[in-house]
Amino acid sequence: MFLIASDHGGLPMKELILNYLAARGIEVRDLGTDNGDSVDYPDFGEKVARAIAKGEADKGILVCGTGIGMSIVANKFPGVRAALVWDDFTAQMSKEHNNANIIVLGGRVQTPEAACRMVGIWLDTAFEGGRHQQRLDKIAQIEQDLRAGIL
Ligand SMILES: O=C(CO)[C@H](O)[C@H](O)[C@H](O)COP(=O)(O)O
Repeated sequence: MFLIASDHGGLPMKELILNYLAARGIEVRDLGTDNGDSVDYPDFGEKVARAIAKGEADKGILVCGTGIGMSIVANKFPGVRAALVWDDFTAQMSKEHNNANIIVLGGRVQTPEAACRMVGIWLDTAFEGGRHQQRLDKIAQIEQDLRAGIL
């Protein structure tokens, strides 16, 4: 399953991304927010990241004002690799090298055109594996150690 969520700061951009995905025939489940009222980004970042950590979804998009808050929240969850991207190159690398399962965007930072392009690049790029998998394995090991209380 493919999920998307935003706070009020990311809502206008999320709506444009939803249109972009619909035009490409890509199904995505929107977990809110759905109006412009002020909300707290952890509540929405958590929904997407938790579903991925639990294996209920395989990828997601998060949008807040800068993308920073959503990134901080999402990366608390084991198995989540949330990448805050800011141009085409970082969008490509976020998949090719980091196999990011969440792309994070700043609704008050990027233009909607650039954001949709970055989402497209992230979706269309393949993970390269090899030495990059070795690095992801090390991240997974850190998560395991932390879960076991090893600091
Ligand atoms: O950008 C953010 C911080 O990382 C958040 O996503 C919020 O969008 C932002 O902080 C909201 O600010 P507001 O003044 O409450 O609209």
